[in-house]
Amino acid sequence: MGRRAKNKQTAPEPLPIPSEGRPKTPKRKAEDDGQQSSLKKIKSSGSSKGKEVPTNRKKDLTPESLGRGDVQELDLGSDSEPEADPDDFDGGVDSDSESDDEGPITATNMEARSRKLDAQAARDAQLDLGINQRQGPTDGSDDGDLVTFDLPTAEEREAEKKTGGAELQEVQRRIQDCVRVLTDFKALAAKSRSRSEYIEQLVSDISTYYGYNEFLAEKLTQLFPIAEAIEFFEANEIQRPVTIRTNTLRTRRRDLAQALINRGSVPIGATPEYLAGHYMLQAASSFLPVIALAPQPSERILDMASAPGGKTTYMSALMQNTGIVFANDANKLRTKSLTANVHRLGCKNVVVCSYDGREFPKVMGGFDRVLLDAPCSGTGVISKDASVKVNKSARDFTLLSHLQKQLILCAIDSVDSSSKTGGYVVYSTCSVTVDENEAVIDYALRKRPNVKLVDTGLEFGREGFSSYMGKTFSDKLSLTRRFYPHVHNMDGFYVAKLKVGRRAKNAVDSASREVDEGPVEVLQEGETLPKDESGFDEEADKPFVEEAKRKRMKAKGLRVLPRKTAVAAS
Ligand SMILES: C[S@@+](CC[C@H](N)C(=O)[O-])C[C@H]1O[C@@H](n2cnc3c(N)ncnc32)[C@H](O)[C@@H]1O
Repeated sequence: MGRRAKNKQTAPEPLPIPSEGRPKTPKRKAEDDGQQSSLKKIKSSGSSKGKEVPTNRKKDLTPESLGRGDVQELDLGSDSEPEADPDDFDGGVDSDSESDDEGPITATNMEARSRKLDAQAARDAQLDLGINQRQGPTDGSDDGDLVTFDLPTAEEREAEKKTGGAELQEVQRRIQDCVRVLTDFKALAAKSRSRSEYIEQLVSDISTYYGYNEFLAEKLTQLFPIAEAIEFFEANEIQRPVTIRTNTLRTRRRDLAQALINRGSVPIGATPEYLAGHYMLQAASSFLPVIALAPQPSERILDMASAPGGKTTYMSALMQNTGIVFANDANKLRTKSLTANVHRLGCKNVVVCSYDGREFPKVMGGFDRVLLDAPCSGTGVISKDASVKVNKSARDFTLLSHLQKQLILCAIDSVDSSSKTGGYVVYSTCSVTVDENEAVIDYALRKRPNVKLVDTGLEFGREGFSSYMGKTFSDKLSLTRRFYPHVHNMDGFYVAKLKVGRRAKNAVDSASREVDEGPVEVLQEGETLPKDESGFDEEADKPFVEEAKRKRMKAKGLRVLPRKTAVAAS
């Protein structure tokens, strides 16, 4: 595949990376200052964790590598802030663990880490300069040294595959070139090549370079303008800042800050203060759904999928140990860490239970507020669990979305619509895909006309999609909020808040039928089986129904067609 220099070409614009979309350098002011005041942060390095990361990416070559935006001053937040947990878990992904290559983060090694991040930022800046030089002059003059890019042909791609793929450096260069062409297609594309050919090459290169399966690389790329997608993938290679939440049931922020500073080099997850329940290690993003739910003292709350309890214990603290929080999780094993956290943090208004969320409100109902922090694919927390890059298929998203739809109806139906103080459901995931977020909320709005979307009360975050890839959702979806690692320097997250109004009597009857039928399956993380198909949209349900049929046939020992053949036949 050739590359030729082409002099004297009119200068293209610099690579149009949206400023909002750029990870922050240590010196860059946070885009969303709103988050700064309400979170407790400790400087952390941007190095990857001890876990093996399935990526081919050469970190020293990448534009936004380690640490951008990760430096945070030690700031232990305010007393009214949310709380964290070392075991906090999001959709099968341990979203709040804290280890990294450089050992534990301590109050004394923060400064050294900060310096390292500054050095990295300088290297990044040089690389940015390189990108701009490759794009030619930016002042409108025509005397640049623009390098044009010959997209490999199908044959060349095949040949490249046979020889084991291109060098990573070449792949990286091609990503930059594809982005450049795609952002000014008319001017820069080869006349004989289509946009989709460039996109195909780009997705394939992203998959190679960052270590994603092609399905997920494409799905995630589609979420953003092309240049921003690269920012997202880059941010997934960087750890988010470690955040802790003062447990106001046990201590005050100022006292905790002083105690931790005095500790010096003790790992933040093993201090006497930690063991005594003075704080939780908790991802910043996981504060958000609780802030949106805003539980009030003396209320009756359901946390439908609660283990290991990061959000439960935060709610308990906000309610000052009054009222009652039912902390439910379908996974019995996980309720052990939930119970341990509830005890450690001194939460006395929490009752732990273990039901499939789809059994509510049959088990109990009449809640003032319900939090559904749903099981999800974890595409927002790839920096914490890189296995998501390769272990998620289209089928996983179909099954998850279906489970989430079932759960949200049950969450809505568990609310006391005549609650004097509440009547709200908050739905959240640590995933950025539309199937698990807007599609679920839109579905709930269609199925429950007595429910409406309301403002989350969160002062930052991007608006949810009202339409996406040909699908149109309710306009009100713009009231929901999306959070991204490359924009907000926190895990990818989604938050929606619903107000539940009264329903007509016959609507209640049909709703309970909708969720009562069929066996309740015991779930594995990230995996679910159908419980009830009767109440779902045919189109959305098709793959799911097929899958259920396959399972039933298999269980009966019948021969099952391979999935692709079955789909083609149907
Ligand atoms: C995102 S995690 C919850 C994290 C928790 N809210 C916290 O802040 O610590 C999702 C949880 O859903 C649970 N889960 C999966 N399927 C469920 C179901 N059908 N009903 C209730 N919980 C379920 C999983 O066991 C997992 O603990």
